[in-house]
Amino acid sequence: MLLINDPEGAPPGPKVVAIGSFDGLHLGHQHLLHLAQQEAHTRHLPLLVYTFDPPSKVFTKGEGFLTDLAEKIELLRALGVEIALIVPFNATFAQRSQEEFLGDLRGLEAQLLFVGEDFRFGKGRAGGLEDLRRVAPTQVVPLLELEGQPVKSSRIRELLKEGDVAAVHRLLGRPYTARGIVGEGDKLGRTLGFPTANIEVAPLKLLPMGIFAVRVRSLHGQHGGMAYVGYRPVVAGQSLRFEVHLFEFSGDLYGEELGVEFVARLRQDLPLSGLEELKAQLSRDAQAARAALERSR
Ligand SMILES: Cc1cc2nc3c(=O)[nH]c(=O)nc-3n(C[C@H](O)[C@H](O)[C@H](O)COP(=O)(O)O)c2cc1C
Ligand SMILES: Nc1ncnc2c1ncn2[C@@H]1O[C@H](COP(=O)(O)OP(=O)(O)O)[C@@H](O)[C@H]1O
Repeated sequence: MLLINDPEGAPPGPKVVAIGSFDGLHLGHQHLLHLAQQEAHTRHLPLLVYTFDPPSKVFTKGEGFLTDLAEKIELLRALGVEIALIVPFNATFAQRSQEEFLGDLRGLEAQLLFVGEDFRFGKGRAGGLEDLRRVAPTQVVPLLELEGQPVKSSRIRELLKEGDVAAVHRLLGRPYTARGIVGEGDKLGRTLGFPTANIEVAPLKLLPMGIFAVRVRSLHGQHGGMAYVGYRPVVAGQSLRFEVHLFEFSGDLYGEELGVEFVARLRQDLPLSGLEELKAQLSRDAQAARAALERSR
C-alpha cells in the first residue's frame, strides 16, 4: 500500500476514489471499500482512499475517536487498499473551500467516487453529492444495517460508553483494541497481589468503561489478562485510568507499548468498601476473566 499525506504525492493516472473519515473502519466502511474495490478491479484501476487524521468530527467537535492513525493504516493495508491518502485534518484543512477539495479530486484523476450517505465536505460542510458529481460519477453507498440498525461510528461510541464490547465487536467485525505506553501508577496494585500496568492512550482515544477480560500483546508475546477502565472510586481517584493485569507474567513493563484487545465485559465499576474488598473482588474477576478467555478461544 502506498501511503501519502498530500494529493500531490499520488501517482499519475485515473483512479477510483473512496472518501470519508472511516473512523473505526467498521463493517459499514468495510462494505463501502469492498464495493469500491470491486469496481476498481473491473475497470483495471487502482483504488485510492482519501481519508483524514484525526477524523473530521474529532477536530471540529472534540469527539473521541475509535481508531488512531497507526490502527487505521494497518486496517486499510489489511483490506488491500492500493493507495491511502491520509491528510492531516487541522485548522487550515477545515477552512478549505469546497472548490479546493474538488480540485484535489480532479488532480487525483478520479474516474468514479464512492462516499457514504451522509458525506459532506469543505468549509462549513458546504459541499454535497451534487458538487462531487461535477468531478466524476459518484456512488452513494447506503448505510449497512445490522440487527435492524445502521452501522455507524456514533452508535459504536455509545456502546463503548456502556462498555458493551460484545456489540462493538459485532459492528466492527473484529474486537475493539487500544494501545499505549505503560506509565507509573500509585504502586498499590502489587501490594494487593495484582500489579496493574497503567496504559497511557492518546487523550481522545475512546475506551469502554468497566472491567474486562482482555488479550494483550507486549514485547514478551501474547498474554491473557483483565483490564479496568474507570475512575477508581475505591481510592477516590480523580482521573480516568486504563490498567491491565496480565496472567502468568511477572516482569517490568514500564515504558513498553502494550496492545489490548477487549474480549468480554465482566462487570461495571463498583464503589468497593476498601482495599480488602477490592482484593477479594480482583480474585473473583481473575476467575471470571480466565473463563471468558477460555470460552472465546
Ligand atoms: C480487574 C480489575 C478490577 C478493578 N475493579 C475496581 C473497582 O471495582 N473499583 C475501583 O475503585 N477500582 C477497581 N480497580 C482499580 C484498582 O483500584 C487499582 O488497580 C488499584 O488502585 C491499584 O492502582 P495502581 O496501579 O495505581 O497501583 C480494578 C482493577 C482491576 C485490574
Ligand atoms: N502480571 C503483571 N501484570 C501487570 N503488570 C505487571 C505484572 N507483573 C509485573 N508487572 C509490573 O508491575 C507494574 C504494576 O505494578 P503496580 O504496583 O500496580 O504499580 P503502578 O501503580 O505503577 O502501576 C507494571 O507496570 C509492570 O511493570
